[in-house]
Amino acid sequence: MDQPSHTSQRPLRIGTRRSKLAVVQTEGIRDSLQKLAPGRTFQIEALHTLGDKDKSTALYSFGEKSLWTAELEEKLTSGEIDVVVHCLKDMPTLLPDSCDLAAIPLRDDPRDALIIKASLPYNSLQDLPEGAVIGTSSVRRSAQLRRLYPHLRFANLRGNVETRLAKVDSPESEYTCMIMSAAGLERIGLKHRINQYLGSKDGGILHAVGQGALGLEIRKGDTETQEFVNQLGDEKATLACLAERSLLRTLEGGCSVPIGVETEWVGQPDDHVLRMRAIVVSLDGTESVERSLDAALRTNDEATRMGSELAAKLVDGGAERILRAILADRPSKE
Ligand SMILES: NCc1[nH]cc(CCC(=O)O)c1CC(=O)O
Repeated sequence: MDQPSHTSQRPLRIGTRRSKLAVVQTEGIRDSLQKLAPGRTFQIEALHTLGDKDKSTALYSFGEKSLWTAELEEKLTSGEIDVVVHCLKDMPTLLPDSCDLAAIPLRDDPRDALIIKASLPYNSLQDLPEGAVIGTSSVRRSAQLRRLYPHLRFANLRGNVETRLAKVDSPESEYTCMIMSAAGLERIGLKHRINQYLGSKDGGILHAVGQGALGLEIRKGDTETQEFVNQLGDEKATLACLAERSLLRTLEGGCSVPIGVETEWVGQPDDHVLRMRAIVVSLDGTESVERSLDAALRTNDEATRMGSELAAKLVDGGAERILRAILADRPSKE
């Protein structure tokens, strides 16, 4: 039987987490979709996920990051919602069988950024004195920083962006500064608080896989939604992010292991050459392996291949031993 003609105009239900950042991002995607389909109705459902609720456990002891995504994926699978808007870096590299990554839109600044306590006079990582305390719960950030700045100290800092900033600024807190993604800070109107943008060219640390990008996830087989949201996909962001995700998948690391990455399109635009560098660091920063690779990319398969090739180079350089030592040290998931 033919689908009734009004199906394409059914309201599109968009799910996301309930944090300010998630809601702002989702409203942006909703507005872009609305421009593509002016007559259609969109509903946003913002969910309080398990990952938002537990603020006491260090991030790395959660194991995989599916705690941010699992409940939304259940609602997607059961048909309660049609699209989930995720921060791509919070999406595990393997999705449930019932779900697909339908589009990666234009990526915002993927770099990490440093914010210093409002009352202090410093402006960069290089300015920070011996013993200064960096607030971060990310082992990727702390391991890379320990390697480059062994005189700094680290303390866990959890909660949504506004909570973290308030903790850092509080005169009673031990934090000298914090590190968060530039994209996240800019999206919620905190760009003016960024003291330094970090990356291979300044500060020396590499960002998380998928950082600064969004991922639009749909129910597998929902071709109508697939085709609709795919119009927001950006080719360069998609190829770079798929290469990064393939690297992470091949190294079998979730977001909670110290793997940093940076991708950049080099040469003439027509060359389509992606340069990807990546680093794996031991938690204490004393051991690391860093490699890079250039590859001409036009297809998703080529991007995936590039990620696994760079992973293989890292493994050849000793990355696997570093990662195994970290995994062996973790509390079991039981
Ligand atoms: N780990 C949490 C998380 N997931 C996505 C973002 C920000 C948005 C992004 O970088 O994609 C953040 C906060 C941060 O790391 O600063």
